[in-house]
Amino acid sequence: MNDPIIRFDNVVKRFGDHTVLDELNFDIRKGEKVTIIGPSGSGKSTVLRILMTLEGIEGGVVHVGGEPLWHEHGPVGLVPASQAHLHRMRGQLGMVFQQFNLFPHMTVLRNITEAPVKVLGLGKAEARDRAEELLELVGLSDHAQKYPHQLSGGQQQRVGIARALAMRPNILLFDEPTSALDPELVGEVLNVIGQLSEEHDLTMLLVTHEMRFAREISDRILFFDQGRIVEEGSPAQLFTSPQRERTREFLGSELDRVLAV
Ligand SMILES: Nc1ncnc2c1ncn2[C@@H]1O[C@H](COP(=O)(O)OP(=O)(O)OP(=O)(O)O)[C@@H](O)[C@H]1O
Repeated sequence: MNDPIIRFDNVVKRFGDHTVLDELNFDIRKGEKVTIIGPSGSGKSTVLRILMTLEGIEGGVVHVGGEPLWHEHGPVGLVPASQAHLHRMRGQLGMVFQQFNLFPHMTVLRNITEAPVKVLGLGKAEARDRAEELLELVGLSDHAQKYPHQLSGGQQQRVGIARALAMRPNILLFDEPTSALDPELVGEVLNVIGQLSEEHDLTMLLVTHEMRFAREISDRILFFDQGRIVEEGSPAQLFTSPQRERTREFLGSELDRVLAV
């Protein structure tokens, strides 16, 4: 549990002249479950999108599994990564998106088998066996032949989780996986994520506004504000005795939000 599997080393991310990540540093160890919390616009999703190679960086180095993600080793130091390097590195990570992002014209089963067959070159029968196991894991064995529009949002998101797992990533990223769901469907998705977290050796990095859930499943919480980590610690430390005024303010407003629902 000691090697950092993810390392952000002075990472800078800008959109035009807006600096979203400002020399960001953090490590995540293999097998750790870490949640990023923080106000809207603080750069939480950007961290995940950089790891999924959906957004580039303007400064610093991101390491995944001990190798630079956005760079390669050249003869005299690091050089920008080639597409082949990015493609290879991306295979270590899977992501569950806020809006599920399922293919609407494909059955549930095909949504899960498509990438393993096309990207990993798995045989169709093997991909189907893997998908069926994962559908059982997320409690959707009876829905394999349905299309996404025939499922509830919670069921679609559980397919999204199975689809990410089908690529056998070492690291699973969750970008606000329940925020597009009706409140009564949130629990079933959190249960699946909680079960995964208990039963699998996956490294998990989550962005969520579900504070109670973050508290239950995380080994560590990172509190972000304006592209920097203001405070980090175990859920017990951060939620019961936050050290920084900014953290207390944020947690207070989140509590108000929860009580207002
Ligand atoms: N493609 C983009 N082009 C321009 N600005 C962007 C882009 N993506 C994100 N941003 C800006 O970067 C900042 C950080 O966005 P990000 O989505 O990472 O925040 P967040 O902390 O995840 O917020 P939320 O909780 O609302 O999802 C925001 O100000 C956002 O408007």
